[in-house]
Amino acid sequence: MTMRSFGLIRQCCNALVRVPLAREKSPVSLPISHLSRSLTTAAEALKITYDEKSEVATMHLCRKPVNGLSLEFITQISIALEKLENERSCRGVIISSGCDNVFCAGLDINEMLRPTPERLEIFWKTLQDMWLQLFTTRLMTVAAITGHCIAGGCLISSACDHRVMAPNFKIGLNEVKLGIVAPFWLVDSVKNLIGYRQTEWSLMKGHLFSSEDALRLGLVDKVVPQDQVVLQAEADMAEWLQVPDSARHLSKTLMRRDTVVRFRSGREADLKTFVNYIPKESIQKTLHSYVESLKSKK
Ligand SMILES: CCCCCCCCC/C=C/C(=O)SCCNC(=O)CCNC(=O)[C@H](O)C(C)(C)COP(=O)(O)OP(=O)(O)OC[C@H]1O[C@@H](n2cnc3c(N)ncnc32)[C@H](O)[C@@H]1OP(=O)(O)O
Repeated sequence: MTMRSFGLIRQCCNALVRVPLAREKSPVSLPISHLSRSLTTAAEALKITYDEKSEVATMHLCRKPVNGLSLEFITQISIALEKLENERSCRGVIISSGCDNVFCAGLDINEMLRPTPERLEIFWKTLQDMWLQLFTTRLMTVAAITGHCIAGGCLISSACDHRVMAPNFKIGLNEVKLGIVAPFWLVDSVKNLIGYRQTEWSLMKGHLFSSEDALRLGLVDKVVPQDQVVLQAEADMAEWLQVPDSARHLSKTLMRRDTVVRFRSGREADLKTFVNYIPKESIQKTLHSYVESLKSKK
């Protein structure tokens, strides 16, 4: 297998990103790594490899411990997606995880705890952009879900074109358990996969599906043993790439058009709702208790 890493992507991921620091009034430019709240540095958090023979890239999410989606991390993912999109030879991307038993635990909750308005706004805009990129990319996208895939994790997996999951993990939208509500565009992308009623009740309850139930409902496409997830994702990708790229992408665009149109017309209002809702004292209290409950389960 001929592998090479994308030098350009690496350069971009380590570049300066203009983000407001928590509790500061105006944005300042700092290296991403300086802002990371993770156990991993920014350079370690996202690894991209490219297999020239299969023309498939792998985006390995390694922001330990749980691939929490911080502003810096989603910025890195977004930059990497753009680079891959522009790399003419690249036809597909497999998104995998380097965190034990977790594909992605969703948004880094710290981003929503006592945030500054500036950072909160950039955070949400960047997340919206990343979702749109992933949802509409010309690349064939496969999620290799080797562990739990929760809320913002499900945002990533449901925006992909195909999903392979390991057994005995949880996947879905549990936002209500944190006192928040999933945005309509994320709800739409899940509804596109499992239908109205299953989305409605699971959203209202904050229910997380087992891998097996997710397979039955169509929230994932295959369940295979954990150590075979990536291999299966690669095999499925190869099969998908037998379809001519432009016809596949046009079909995807056709099927996703309504969701994208709704997103584009509602994204500004969605942003306003998010930045107004999250700082509310009652929401802050619920988020705080949720974080405490995560800590106290140990
Ligand atoms: C109107 C509408 C407008 C508002 C609109 C708002 C829309 C928001 C849409 C999306 C919202 C989200 O994604 S909100 C995020 C939802 N995600 C979750 O609820 C997942 C919570 N996490 C878990 O359930 C578990 O951690 C799980 C993933 C299963 C892994 O369990 P493990 O036992 O392996 O590991 P843990 O010990 O729990 O976690 C390891 C450490 O990671 C931390 N951690 C875990 N998940 C984290 C997270 N998401 N963000 C930060 N930190 C996290 C834990 O606190 C631990 O920290 P230490 O104790 O310090 O080691």
